[in-house]
Amino acid sequence: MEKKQFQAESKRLLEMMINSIYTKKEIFLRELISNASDAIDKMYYKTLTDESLSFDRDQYYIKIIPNKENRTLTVMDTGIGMTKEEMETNLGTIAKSGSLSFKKEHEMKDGFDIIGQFGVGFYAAFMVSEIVTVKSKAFGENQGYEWQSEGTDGYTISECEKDEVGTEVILKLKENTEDDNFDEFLDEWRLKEIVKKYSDFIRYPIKMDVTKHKPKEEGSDEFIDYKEEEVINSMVPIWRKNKNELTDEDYVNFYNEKRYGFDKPLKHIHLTVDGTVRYNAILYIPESAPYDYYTPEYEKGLELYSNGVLIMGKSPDLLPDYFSFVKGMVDSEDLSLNISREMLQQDRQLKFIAKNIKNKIKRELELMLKNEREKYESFYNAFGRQLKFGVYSDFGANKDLLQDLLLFYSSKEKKLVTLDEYVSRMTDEQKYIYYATGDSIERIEKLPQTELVAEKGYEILYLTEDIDEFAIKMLGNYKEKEFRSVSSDDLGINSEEKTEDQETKEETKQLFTSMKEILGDKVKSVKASKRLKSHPVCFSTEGDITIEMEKVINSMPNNQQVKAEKVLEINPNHEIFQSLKKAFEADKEKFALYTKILYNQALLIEGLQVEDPVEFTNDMCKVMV
Ligand SMILES: Nc1ncnc2c1ncn2[C@@H]1O[C@H](COP(=O)(O)OP(=O)(O)OP(=O)(O)O)[C@@H](O)[C@H]1O
Repeated sequence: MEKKQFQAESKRLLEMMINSIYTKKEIFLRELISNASDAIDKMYYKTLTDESLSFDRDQYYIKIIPNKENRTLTVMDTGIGMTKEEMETNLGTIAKSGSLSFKKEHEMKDGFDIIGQFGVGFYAAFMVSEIVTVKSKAFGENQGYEWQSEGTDGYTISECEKDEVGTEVILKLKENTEDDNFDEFLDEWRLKEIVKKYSDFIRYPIKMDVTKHKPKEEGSDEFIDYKEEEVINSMVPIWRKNKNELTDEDYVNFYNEKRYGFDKPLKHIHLTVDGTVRYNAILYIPESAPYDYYTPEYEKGLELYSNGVLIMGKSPDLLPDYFSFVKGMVDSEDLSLNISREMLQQDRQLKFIAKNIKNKIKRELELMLKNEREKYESFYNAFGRQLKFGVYSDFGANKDLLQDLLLFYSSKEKKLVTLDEYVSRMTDEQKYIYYATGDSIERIEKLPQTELVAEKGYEILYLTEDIDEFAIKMLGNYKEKEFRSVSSDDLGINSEEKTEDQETKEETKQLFTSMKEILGDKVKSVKASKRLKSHPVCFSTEGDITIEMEKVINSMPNNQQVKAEKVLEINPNHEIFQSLKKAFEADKEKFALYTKILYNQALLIEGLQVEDPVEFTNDMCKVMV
């Protein structure tokens, strides 16, 4: 039986190509410039392998020529050009990449940046053009040829006049429609912008005649336009330069040019990796958080380049969420791109790079913490919250990686300290790492619950952000030392007054039971406090949920209401206790009044709302009169 070949439905394929591969029309320019760069690279390769030839850099360039009158945009190059046959095979066949064949044929390895590989990029030109004309003269040939096509209807090839070796791709732009404005591709400013965005680091000059103004005559107020040829790309990517040649200023300039942020970066990290996956990266730790940083609108990610050509403006997979503040770029020649170059075909290389980058950022932050404490603190003020989120999220999967980057304010040092510094100052008898929570340092300083721990001389970490206690709970312990809230029922401190406490407990058992009855479900229990020294009353909590956590969880939208198990602690050594006792024995009404007032005071100390403020103020008045 006769075996029939599958016929590629070229027309349909081309239509598909033109309309569905790329998400942005402006990409066509990137593709044509990449082709031009490939063509010059091939020429360069020829001169390297043929001793009779020399490569004079000045002769090799790409030029973009917008022509508003004719509605054409030309991309010309002085590269290797195409013969008639090459036009036929490379431009006449979709998915035929002359560049890939060239690379394979010549076993080109490092040092060349051949970009083309799929044989489709050229057709992106039809996204914006009615007619595409390619005039080319191949190196070593005398005759030039012209290829022309209106898209899906096929193409023609004819002889043409062309003096210089190289190629001109002339696009007759489509008329504007309601949705698309093709005029923008004739606008010098817009063209410059697109070149900067995608092709800034093409290593040959991309030139354009740029309109400028000058006074008609010297000193005149009247201005006239004139054109001046400018190179509009930077050519040498900073990341390919040797680190030793670059100054801090160069890195800051790059940060600003790329608009990674409006601040001055705190630190840059320049990586040149030559391992299993080769890549260069420049990463920045910004000084301040962008206004939308802690909102869902913030998009993390690094710019991803393949061989100096921008593939993705923000590749989120390159950064873990907890380092989402990092800005910068990665360039690798080892990525397997998909056909539109907008995605990667497989992410093995990307994962590898992401892992390396993550470790590198962590290392840099550790070094900053160790050697540039002030800088680190300023970083931490901006992004510490994100690190704490990182500890808490993913069920604590990254807590080990992040715990040494955390800082908390210390009651003793009166500044931010690391967990390691805290633990190194712990005495043998101190069982736990103590912490207290509250809205601000000033507020925590005044918390009655801290009294016993502070009197013992133990350091207390002050947790002032809503995420803090969640992160601490997720950590559970640090260097085998458990964290303990100063409000927790067991502080692990053996109080000397233990026996006396016991007596007190017996003597006042009924009193506390009665208080609990008055307060009902509002508290888990009422007891004599061991932690209070000078203050009359406070709350402590039993169980996992603390009062601070109750506040945070209940303030979240759509969240179920949780309740901390509050224990009302009364200081038996405070004068108020005597008043309570007296009232308990002689005046039950007064006793109930005192109980309610003390309960409300404990609420206020915690920054919680008094359930009935009117009743509370009336109660206070009753005491006064
Ligand atoms: N300016 C040019 N000078 C010389 N040859 C060119 C030029 N533009 C295109 N070609 C040839 O046409 C081929 C097809 O180009 P096309 O852009 O469609 O694919 P590609 O660049 O090979 O691959 P990719 O789709 O990955 O960009 C190229 O491989 C190259 O051989």
